[in-house]
Amino acid sequence: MSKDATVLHVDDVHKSFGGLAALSEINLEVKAGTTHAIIGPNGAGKSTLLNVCIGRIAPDTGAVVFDGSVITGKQPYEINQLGVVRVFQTPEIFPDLTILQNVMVPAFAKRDGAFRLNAMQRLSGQREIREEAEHWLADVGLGGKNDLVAASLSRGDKRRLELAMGLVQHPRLFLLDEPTAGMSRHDTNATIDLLMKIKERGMTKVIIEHDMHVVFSLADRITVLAQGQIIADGTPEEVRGNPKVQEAYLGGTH
Ligand SMILES: Nc1ncnc2c1ncn2[C@@H]1O[C@H](COP(=O)(O)OP(=O)(O)OP(=O)(O)O)[C@@H](O)[C@H]1O
Repeated sequence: MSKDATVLHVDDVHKSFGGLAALSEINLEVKAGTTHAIIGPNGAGKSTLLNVCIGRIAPDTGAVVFDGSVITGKQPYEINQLGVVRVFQTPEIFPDLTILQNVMVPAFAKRDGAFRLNAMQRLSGQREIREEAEHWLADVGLGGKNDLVAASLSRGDKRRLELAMGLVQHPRLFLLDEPTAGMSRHDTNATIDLLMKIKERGMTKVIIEHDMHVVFSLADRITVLAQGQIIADGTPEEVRGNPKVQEAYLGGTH
């Protein structure tokens, strides 16, 4: 895929909840290999937009195009199988499984085309999957902790685990919903380093994030939402200097 190729195209999406326009006239292009941040104050529509992109919420009008194909109307698992992987704000892990098993489950799902409830019974014979899971755990900095039960991990390590669970699926588009929410500054900086490493590999990412340090450290492009509308879209420098953005969102933080 060429560098200028559009991986994700949100085409004139509208979504209302009752009388509230959560998203209006949303047009967005995410280019291959870039990290695209979506920012905006509480209630701006960021999560709704992400949910529209992964098929959890159907837009009232408009379309989402992934890699040239319309994905609006597809089920979340179908969109996931196309390579759109989302990491949630609250880690969605299997607390009673070991961290190695947590990463093996999505690896099986990716390989077999579906989530299998009996996957765990077949773990012992699946050396390839195990090795791949170990690779990604080491990649996110959890090497050597394979047999720990996921519930026992710190909050920061749970987020790392979820990143490994996403990476093992080889995302063609990685969507990260507040990857540093609730983290200490130390864990936030470690996560920035990890996301920077992923970025250097050329993976296309969309990040929703409140922490401006994270946004300005990682984003190639920033879209700013306020009250369901895009009020700015551009490079970090363009967005930082945009008076509308300063008024609506950044306020005195920069
Ligand atoms: N299922 C729903 N039913 C009714 N209203 C909803 C629903 N989901 C979101 N909304 C409303 O839509 C608007 C946008 O919400 P959304 O969660 O997308 O914003 P956000 O930018 O992600 O906010 P935050 O940063 O607080 O997570 C808000 O006013 C919210 O109350």
